[in-house]
Amino acid sequence: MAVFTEVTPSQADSLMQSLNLGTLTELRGIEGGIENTNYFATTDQGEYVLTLFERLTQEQLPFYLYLMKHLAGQGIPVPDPAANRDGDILHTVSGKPAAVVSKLAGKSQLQPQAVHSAAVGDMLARMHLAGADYNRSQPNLRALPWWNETVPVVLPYLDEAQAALLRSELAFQNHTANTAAYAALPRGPVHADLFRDNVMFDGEQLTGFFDFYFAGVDTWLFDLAVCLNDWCIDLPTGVHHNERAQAMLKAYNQVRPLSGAERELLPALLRAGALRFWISRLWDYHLPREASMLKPHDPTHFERVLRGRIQHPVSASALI
Ligand SMILES: Nc1ncnc2c1ncn2[C@@H]1O[C@H](COP(=O)(O)OP(=O)(O)O)[C@@H](O)[C@H]1O
Ligand SMILES: N[C@@H](CCOP(=O)(O)O)C(=O)O
Repeated sequence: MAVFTEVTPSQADSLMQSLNLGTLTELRGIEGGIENTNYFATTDQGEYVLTLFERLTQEQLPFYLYLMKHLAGQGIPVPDPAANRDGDILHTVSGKPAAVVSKLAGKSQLQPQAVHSAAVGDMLARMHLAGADYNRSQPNLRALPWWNETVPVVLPYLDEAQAALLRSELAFQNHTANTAAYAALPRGPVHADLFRDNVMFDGEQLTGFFDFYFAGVDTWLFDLAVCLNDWCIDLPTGVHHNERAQAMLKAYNQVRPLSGAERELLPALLRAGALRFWISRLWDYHLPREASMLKPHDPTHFERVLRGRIQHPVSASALI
């Protein structure tokens, strides 16, 4: 249940009116989600999502919300934050930072076929190009510096073989980040968490990307690797699915052809994507935050994915 802070219909109605979105006709708490309070808010003008941010601060939020606004303005199907008369898109409800965004049509496709991974690859490349001229900057807060900080914190919870893998993979990623090929990777705003549950589909038609609250500036290849590691991995085995991966990479490459450095570093960044989510899942699992709202995901899944990425590296030339 993802209503951590109650909002009354009258509070929601006055917010919707101040955003010029009409008169509230229905307010319904959204059950999914683990981070924020979310409501579907319907007015006589349309359907919206009201989010109260439970952990992110007034300082962090503008990067995410203005990125969504920028992408929506470029025709990328993402929730578009509504502005008030003064142009503000970050509001306050019940003492919490809040936003109202457009509601995406469709639902998550949790058992994707090649056609779905192709649609994600195509739209991901379009989103990267559309974000290239976004003028705010915030690093990916879950990138290499965070991995270096967090690995020593989670190591005591692992057995010897797991600890050896985690240490050696971190060393490999620190080394990779210092190579000329890595420095040559194109960068820009990335979603960084575009798993199956953060994309909407209506049948085979992709209707939107959402949940931008891990976004940041990072390499475009890292974003693609995160997608390949979720959309093109079988659950629960953690085994690479070649047909879906080919479909995703081909579709991405048709919109934005991969550079030589990106082709070279795809295997390393697939490992980076697996490492990132192994670390965060270990962290959430073993060190739940105070009054945690998180239902921890299984960390061993990304340990399996990482081992697979090391033992059976997938090269770009095998896919495109
Ligand atoms: N803009 C949107 N349009 C349609 N549905 C949305 C939108 N934003 C959130 N949702 C719905 O709310 C659920 C929870 O949102 P999510 O961003 O995943 O929450 P959390 O950040 O708490 O994990 C999603 O699974 C989706 O069903
Ligand atoms: N996708 C991550 C967890 C992030 O959760 P989200 O609900 O905010 O997408 C994982 O699977 O570990």
